Amino acid sequence: MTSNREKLVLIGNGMAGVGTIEQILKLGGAYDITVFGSEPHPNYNRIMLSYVLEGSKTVDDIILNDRNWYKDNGITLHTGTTVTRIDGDKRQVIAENGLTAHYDKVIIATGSNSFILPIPGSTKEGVVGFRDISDCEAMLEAAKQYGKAAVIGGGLLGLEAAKGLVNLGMDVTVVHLMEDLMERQLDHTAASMLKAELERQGVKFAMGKQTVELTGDERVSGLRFNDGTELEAQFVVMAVGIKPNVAVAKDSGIEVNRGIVVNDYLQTSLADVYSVGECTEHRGVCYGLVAPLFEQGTVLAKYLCGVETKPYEGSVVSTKLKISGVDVFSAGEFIDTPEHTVISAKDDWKRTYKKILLKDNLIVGAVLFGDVTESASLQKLVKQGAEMTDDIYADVMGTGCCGGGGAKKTASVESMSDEEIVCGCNGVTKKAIVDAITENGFTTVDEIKACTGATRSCGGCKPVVEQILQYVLGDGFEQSMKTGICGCTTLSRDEIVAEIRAKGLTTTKEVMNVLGWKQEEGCSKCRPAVNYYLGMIYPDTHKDEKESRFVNERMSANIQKDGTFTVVPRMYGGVTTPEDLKKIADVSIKYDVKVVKVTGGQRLDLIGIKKEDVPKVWEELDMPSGYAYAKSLRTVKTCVGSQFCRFGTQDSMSMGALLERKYERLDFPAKFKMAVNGCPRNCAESCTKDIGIVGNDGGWEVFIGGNGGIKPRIADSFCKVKTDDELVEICSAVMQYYRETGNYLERTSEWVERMGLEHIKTVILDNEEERKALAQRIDFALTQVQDPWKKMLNDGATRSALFEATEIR
Ligand SMILES: Cc1cc2nc3c(=O)[nH]c(=O)nc-3n(C[C@H](O)[C@H](O)[C@H](O)COP(=O)(O)OP(=O)(O)OC[C@H]3O[C@@H](n4cnc5c(N)ncnc54)[C@H](O)[C@@H]3O)c2cc1C
Ligand SMILES: NC(=O)c1ccc[n+]([C@@H]2O[C@H](COP(=O)([O-])OP(=O)(O)OC[C@H]3O[C@@H](n4cnc5c(N)ncnc54)[C@H](O)[C@@H]3O)[C@@H](O)[C@H]2O)c1
Ligand code: SF4
Ligand code: FES
Repeated sequence: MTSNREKLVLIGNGMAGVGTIEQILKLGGAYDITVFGSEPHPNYNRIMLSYVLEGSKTVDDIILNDRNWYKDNGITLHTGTTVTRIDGDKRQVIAENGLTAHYDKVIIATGSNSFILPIPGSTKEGVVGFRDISDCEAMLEAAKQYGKAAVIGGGLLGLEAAKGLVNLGMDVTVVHLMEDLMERQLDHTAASMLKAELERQGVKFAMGKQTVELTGDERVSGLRFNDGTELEAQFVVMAVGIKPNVAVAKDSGIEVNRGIVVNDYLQTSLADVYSVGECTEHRGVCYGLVAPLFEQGTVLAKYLCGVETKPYEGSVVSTKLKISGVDVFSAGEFIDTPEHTVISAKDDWKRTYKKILLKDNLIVGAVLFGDVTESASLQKLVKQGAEMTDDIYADVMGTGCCGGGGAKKTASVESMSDEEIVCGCNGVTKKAIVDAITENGFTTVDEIKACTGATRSCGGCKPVVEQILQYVLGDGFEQSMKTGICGCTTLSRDEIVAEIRAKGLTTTKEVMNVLGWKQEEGCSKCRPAVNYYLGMIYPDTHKDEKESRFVNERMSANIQKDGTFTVVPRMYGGVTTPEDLKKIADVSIKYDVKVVKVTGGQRLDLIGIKKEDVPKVWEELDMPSGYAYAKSLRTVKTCVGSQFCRFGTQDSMSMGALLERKYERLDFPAKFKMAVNGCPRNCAESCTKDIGIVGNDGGWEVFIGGNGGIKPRIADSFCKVKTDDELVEICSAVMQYYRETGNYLERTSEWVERMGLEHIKTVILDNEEERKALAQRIDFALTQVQDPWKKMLNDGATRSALFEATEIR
């Protein structure tokens, strides 16, 4: 049956094109729609490829519109089909494989291709761009086989690719042409801070280098630069920019410059043919970020649906680098000239930088590093070209009086127009968010994300979404911000803990029943959390619910990607004996341990043990479990200290061993690491530990809240003590206070930030009675712990269920 609706053909199944189609559907546009896409996948979120590479998302996670979506909306989809030409006379779109489609209207949204430097060797095996799922898969594969990678280009893409490859364990060097990274978004100060931070995270840099050749036989083996120097690399990512994909337009006789030339209604030079996205050139500009593409799509969708619309007049762009622990933001102009008035603040200790540029007192640009809390406000102010006032200054430079900020921010949200796009990555307007809140009674950003898509990509819009939530909910906002440890309950962690205590609840099942969980059985998020809270509240009577724990904790060993396990025996303070070493060697040989690895916490990790051998290895080692799998005290790292080191003023090895013996086996909200140093030279790196201890002439200094992981944080100095007993008491009080107030899975680095260092000091240092009470409570909890390996060896049923069954779930 043929329909008499107009036929709309989309060429390019990417974010810009499909985003426009989504808007046309929302506006009720009566079209028969056909989509052609070169890639074999339905529309996915290209932005999130950085997270796929980094390992925090899978390809399935980033699909935006699955095949059912096309079916449900009556859209004919041809994936893996490249269009070659539009025949304007016959009004046909023609694909490479001979498929044709009649059209009344066509949208070209063919995006860009990676720019590959035209240098000798650039077609060798092992050289890729970073643009699509197949590039990402090539990178993941390469990381398994090769050690050294080079990323050419220190722009947004190159830096995200480099960090992803570092996370995959590669030795990565970013080769950059200029002296400053991200020179299209950052000034020299911010670029230098960014480079230092990325170096701390393991990325290497070769700056001011022009690559003239990629060397090697079939496969690349290195880079040669114009100064004659070379760099070894078995894998090369080119991230030196993009080239608008104009092939279809060009071969159809459409006017093309750098991109496909369009007017303010996105019309090309060929009648009824429109263009949106990265392939488009509007008023001489081709964009490379999604926010402008959605703005173009909004205008085009309205135009095609006959809805009144303003013309598209261009976009003001802002950027956010998606690397955890590196907060960078840039909007509008960023290099100061004599025409600008510059407002800037740099804090070398906190490693933050803020610069705002004014022209004739109008805000024309901003750069932030380290602290990007003002990014949403600044983005809006730059976009509006707002006039700088005392109020705005106080707001964005943080000099206003306490308490005013929140009100001002909701006021600024109030003044936004309904159609203003809040989430540039996903094209979500203020109205869509307000409607989602009012129509569905949403109270959290997560609910808004699931419904509208806002915040699901770079996360840069989260502060504004929160402000809208605050503006719509008014007084209800404070309440809603506290709620929900997961989707199964609206109760916060504090409320759950209070209810458990008040009502004397004793099992996770009871907690979920009595407190009205939406899902009877809970979920993988709340079950382990509630099990932990119960154990913390009733250390002597709570029966640990193994089934609520993560697999590694249930097995008391870490499962590896090939299905084998690792075993890490306890070595108090990182000190061992020749006898224990011999035992470890004998057991490793007997059970064919593939690798013995010295860990960052100074332990020996026996890797590659078969599941059925794990209990036998424990039995024959006859050493305590090192808890390398647990949310518990992992290790106390020590330096050699005063026993042997000529600088040592304190006996760090003995103190480390004492602390490890005392606190081992106890459950914490998250893993817990300590270090003890004999003097301020700090060889055992106290600054990145949950509790770091540094010896000095008069005693010890205690640091808390350090973390060296994915979100590095330098520990805060907490206090100085004179005696070993005082030190132990402080450690006990800090640990117990964290156990009692920490959210499950919250590391101390986040806990300290949330609770406030001064608050923790007040509770523990200023209040001797409370300090002693906390220390007593942890001592009591410690009397209840048992070694899990020994316990399992004596429990035949659990042992055979866990280690003889074939499946681990
Ligand atoms: C790793 C990575 C991270 C990024 N991160 C961000 C970010 O954080 N923030 C941000 O704003 N932007 C980011 N971007 C840029 C953003 O993804 C792009 O701006 C956006 O995806 C462009 O959308 P588009 O639809 O114009 O083009 P594309 O997404 O490239 O879509 C075009 C589609 O058309 C197909 N096609 C091309 N020619 C034809 C043809 N002849 N026939 C049929 N199909 C064809 C292509 O195969 C492609 O699937 C990132 C890009 C990458 C690669
Ligand atoms: N977080 C984000 O917003 C994000 C992330 C990834 C990609 N993107 C977008 O994807 C697109 C591609 O990103 P990109 O970083 O490749 O583009 P880009 O143009 O922003 O950066 C390319 C960088 O490569 C450098 N360069 C150029 N030639 C070089 C050479 N011969 N040797 C060494 N360095 C050289 C340039 O100086 C520039 O800094 C851009 O549009 C970008 O905005 C955005
Ligand atoms: S921290 Fe001080 S005492 Fe410990 S090993 Fe280093 S120099 Fe020696
Ligand atoms: S702006 Fe990137 S997720 Fe919203």
